[in-house]
Amino acid sequence: MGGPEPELWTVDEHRARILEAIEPLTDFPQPLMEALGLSAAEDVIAEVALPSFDNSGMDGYAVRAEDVVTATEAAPVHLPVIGEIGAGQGGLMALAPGTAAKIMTGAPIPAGADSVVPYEWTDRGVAQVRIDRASTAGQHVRPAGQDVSVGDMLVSSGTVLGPRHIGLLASVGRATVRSRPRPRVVVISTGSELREPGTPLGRDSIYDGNSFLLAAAARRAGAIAYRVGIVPDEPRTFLDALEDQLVRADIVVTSGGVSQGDFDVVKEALRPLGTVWFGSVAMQPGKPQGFGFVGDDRTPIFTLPGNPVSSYVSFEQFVLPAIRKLMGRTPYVRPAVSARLTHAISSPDGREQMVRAEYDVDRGGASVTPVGGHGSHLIGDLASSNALVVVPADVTAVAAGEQVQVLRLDEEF
Ligand SMILES: Nc1nc2c(c(=O)[nH]1)N[C@H]1C(S)=C(S)[C@@H](COP(=O)(O)OP(=O)(O)OC[C@H]3O[C@@H](n4cnc5c(N)ncnc54)[C@H](O)[C@@H]3O)O[C@H]1N2
Ligand code: MOO
Repeated sequence: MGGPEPELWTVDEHRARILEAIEPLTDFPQPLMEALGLSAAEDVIAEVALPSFDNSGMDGYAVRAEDVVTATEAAPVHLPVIGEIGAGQGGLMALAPGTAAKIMTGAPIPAGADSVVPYEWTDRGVAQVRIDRASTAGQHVRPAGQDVSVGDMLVSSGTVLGPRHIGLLASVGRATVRSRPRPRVVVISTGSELREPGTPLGRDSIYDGNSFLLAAAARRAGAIAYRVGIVPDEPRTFLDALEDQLVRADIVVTSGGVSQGDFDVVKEALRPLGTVWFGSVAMQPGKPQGFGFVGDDRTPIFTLPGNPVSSYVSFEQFVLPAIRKLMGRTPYVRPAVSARLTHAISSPDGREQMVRAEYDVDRGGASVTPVGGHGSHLIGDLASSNALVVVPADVTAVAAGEQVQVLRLDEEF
């Protein structure tokens, strides 16, 4: 991160250099259930056909269609029953002309048979069966390879594996699939004023909401989140906690201690390392930022501002895309959608503003309504929102009724 740096990075510039510095995690074979939600890192080609053998689609009798072609209720056909084949029972039985075999759904069609007469068209006879309706060749026979042929591409590299992919892979006998693992995200919140929820509060203390907010957001993004307890504003304690955590971190996210205060612990502790950039991004909220690398493995670290809304918006803009790149998921950045702004908003000049808002779609189309004030401590308003309106840095006012760009925070992408 050397070289001359601008005073103020734009959101896009800061994100671009983060993404440039982050490489996808190395893929490895994962048990299928572990691979749910991960990005496949191989093209999976079918090595078996599905179905893998001709089998019955109904409980009934396997017959030769030509033996029952004349069957009607008035003039049924009677055939001797030579045996019974259940699903999973060997398909060695062969059917001689003029005979039938009981067969269950999924059981292999015996050699010599080409049709299945469902029970409902028969008297369900055991030694001999009465067949009341004609059947045609291929009726209720599920042919080998009908669904999947050997050599078919089942899942291509980069596919995000969902339940249906997992089910298909299991169906062709795959126990594992190469995929990129979930990044391990260590979340550390700093501040001597912080207390753990569920414990008593002093008059000058507050509950640590951020580590929960960030860890939950990381988990929602697909990561494994480790929420570390509160670290007070002491650089040595912070560095010790950080060092302890690096062994299980693909990235580290901190909150607090990065602005201009007298106790800005994160800045004070990390600055001497020379591997973490601290500066400003032209964004509101979320102006003070830091990003760099720590430890022998050069683990990426994001030092987010402590105000809860700033922390969350910074996560959305910078950490989420990084998590997605680590996982091999695209697009890295949440796509914006267009919506009609219901109330006018103002915005500071020179900073891209992320306005908390509620997105809605009704018969009039997509609309978005600002929620609460601009204050970056207003976490109640944040929780009432489901979107951020993105106001470009050079725009200072947007009138009601105009179309704006919106990030829908709860949408999968
Ligand atoms: N003189 C200046 N002061 C501030 C500036 C500035 O440019 N000059 N920037 C402001 C902006 S913008 C932000 S954002 C904050 C960022 O400050 P820090 O990252 O150093 O965060 P803290 O000072 O530690 O905390 C800020 C605020 O957030 C509360 N907080 C912190 N951690 C948590 C947590 N885990 N859970 C809930 N709330 C938390 C903390 O109590 C403070 O109220 O700096 C401005 N100041
Ligand atoms: O960046 Mo601060 O987030 O404006 O409150």
